[in-house]
Amino acid sequence: MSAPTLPPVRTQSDRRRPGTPRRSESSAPVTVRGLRVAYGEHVVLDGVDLDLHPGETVALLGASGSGKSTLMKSLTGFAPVTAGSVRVAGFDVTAARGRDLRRLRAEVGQVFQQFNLIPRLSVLTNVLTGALHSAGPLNLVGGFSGEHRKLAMHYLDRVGIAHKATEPARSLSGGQQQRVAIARALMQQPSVLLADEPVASLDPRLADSVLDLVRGIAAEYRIPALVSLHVLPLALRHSDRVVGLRRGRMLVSAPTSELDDARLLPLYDHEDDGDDDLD
Ligand SMILES: Nc1ncnc2c1ncn2[C@@H]1O[C@H](COP(=O)(O)OP(=O)(O)OP(=O)(O)O)[C@@H](O)[C@H]1O
Repeated sequence: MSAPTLPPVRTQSDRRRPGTPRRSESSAPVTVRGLRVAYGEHVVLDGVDLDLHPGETVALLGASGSGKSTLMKSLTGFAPVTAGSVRVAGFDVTAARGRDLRRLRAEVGQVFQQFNLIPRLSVLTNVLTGALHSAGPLNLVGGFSGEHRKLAMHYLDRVGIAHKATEPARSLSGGQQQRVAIARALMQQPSVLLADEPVASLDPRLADSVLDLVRGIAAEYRIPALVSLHVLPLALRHSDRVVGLRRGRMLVSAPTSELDDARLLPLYDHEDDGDDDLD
């Protein structure tokens, strides 16, 4: 896709409006330090440090229950953080409330395993819903501006699915639906992309093409992508860096080029099953 000549529907200066006290000066879009998250007595993340840099794709690995989804929720203020700091797009996530929290969440594009599209609405309208954070009060069918529609078509083109724009989302295959979900996330013009098991419902060929797309988008738009995965070869093929959690602690943080299956398998060591509380 050539460089877009697109309407500035939501600009960097909109996001960087001065006067909100809880913005940080950090250059990395995501900076996590000493993160601890606990559900009651159950500590599920402890001592987690993470930096995400513009343009990189980071694979997030770990056994079921190791804390991958919780780490992602921590980046949007949906996890009970009990210690440490989380900064995303300049916002202090643990301190953000009300309007700041909404603005922070608008900075984070998210993609999920189940796509979460509205089945009866057209592909284009589904993508437009990504702009609801910035478009102000409107209705889903007729309320978006021509500029928003142009931008949505641009992103649909970028994910290779513009020819399906008028079809209902439910008529698309899983791989196509995930592409629509990616376009919807881009509609937010996010500072960070989070993808929680984005290919778990897709066959291996589609999984490769969707992860290829995510990595290409991160690089092209200079935003970091954090992608949780359960399949090691996919992580090794489609990331610049790997972060691995084991029972809530970071066991691996390294460039993908330095890793192989043998380095990653300890993440899935289940010898402690039945005693997975960090306390
Ligand atoms: N809302 C919650 N209340 C209580 N405990 C929770 C809650 N959400 C997650 N947990 C617990 O936190 C731990 C980490 O869960 P999390 O979903 O982050 O793991 P995960 O690595 O994403 O797992 P999976 O790969 O299966 O999705 C688990 O023990 C889980 O039971």
